[in-house]
Amino acid sequence: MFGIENLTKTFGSGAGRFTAIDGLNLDIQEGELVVLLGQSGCGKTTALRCVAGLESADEGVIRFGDTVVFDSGRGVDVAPEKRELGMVFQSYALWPHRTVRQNISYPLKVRKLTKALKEEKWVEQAADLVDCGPLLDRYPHQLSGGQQQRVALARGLVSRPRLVLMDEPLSNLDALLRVRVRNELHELHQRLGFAGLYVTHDQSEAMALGDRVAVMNKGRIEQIGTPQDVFERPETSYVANFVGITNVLDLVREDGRWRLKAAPDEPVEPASLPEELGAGCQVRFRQSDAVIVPAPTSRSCLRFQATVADSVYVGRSYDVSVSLGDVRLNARADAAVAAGLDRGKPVTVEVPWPACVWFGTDGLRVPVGDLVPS
Ligand SMILES: Nc1ncnc2c1ncn2[C@@H]1O[C@H](COP(=O)(O)OP(=O)(O)OP(=O)(O)O)[C@@H](O)[C@H]1O
Repeated sequence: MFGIENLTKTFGSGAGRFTAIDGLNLDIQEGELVVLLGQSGCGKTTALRCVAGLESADEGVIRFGDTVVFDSGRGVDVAPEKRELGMVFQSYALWPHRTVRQNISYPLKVRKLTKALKEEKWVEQAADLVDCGPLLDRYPHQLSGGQQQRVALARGLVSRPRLVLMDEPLSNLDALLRVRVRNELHELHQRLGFAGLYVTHDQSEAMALGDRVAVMNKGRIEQIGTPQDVFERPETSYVANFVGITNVLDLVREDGRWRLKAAPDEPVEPASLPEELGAGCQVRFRQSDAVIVPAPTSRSCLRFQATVADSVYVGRSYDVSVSLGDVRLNARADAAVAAGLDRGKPVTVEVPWPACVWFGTDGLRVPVGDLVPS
């Protein structure tokens, strides 16, 4: 229904020329919410601004169904207010001297949807959707942060746009409110089924809200898929890091045996890893999967020795930071095990084999997960 083809956007010129969007392709189906996830500067906002028409791309095509709103080749660049989009920003961007009703009704006025405004009561309906019906005559400064964000959401939805663009809309809310408004937004999307493009650098927000999540790196989409796909089967080391698989160990194969780069003299088990991993590889795993054990168990796992650097009680268990050569890893320990975990103490860490994600030296995932070593 909505499509971006080969979108490229550069800023500056000459030696200072910078490619913010680099051949981006993306489609969004009717009723689908796609999240652009990526670190600061990877081009998320620029992509959104190009879709909105607030920025003109150098190359590419943007279309809604059969309507082309941008085509660099044919010189098409439809003005933002004619693209039939809803927009919700991080800053809310509510006008302080206008009431909630005036703020929400603005997109209807711009698009001259007089009937929707007067007879069909779209403003009241949008306000009711986000539980702001009783607030219509208030001014923004008379609202809480969460209420202001709901008003901004109502304004984004009021004109029943073809696509709703949301740029970090929850990031000005405190942690508790953020989760609440996020859940409300999810419910609203389930109920209304609007198509949306949502930008965030927050992994949990992306997982909770996206029908599909597109992880961006250097102006390109590095992986796109359902939250489960991206979370459980990250295709690159960058994506893995972004979805919280932040523990990293580099390994090299020498004389048929695997050694840890950070501590070549420390034993690592299994010493024989699948051939698919070549001469060198990287293994990643989540903190929640790296367990400090009092003695080696018999389960199928990656096992190595490390030294305790710090240990923090987090309720029921401990988060333990361990070092291995100059590498720091985050592990966990049950309260009973953690009792004697003083700084400098050697410990055994086990990571269940299925929780290990393997990458080649090129940063691409090597699918060895099912090949349990003997
Ligand atoms: N008007 C501009 N002129 C020059 N460079 C720009 C301009 N706008 C963005 N950039 C650069 O383009 C890159 C992408 O910026 P963009 O705002 O899209 O990133 P982002 O992923 O949304 O980051 P953040 O999460 O920090 O908002 C950045 O390196 C940024 O400095």
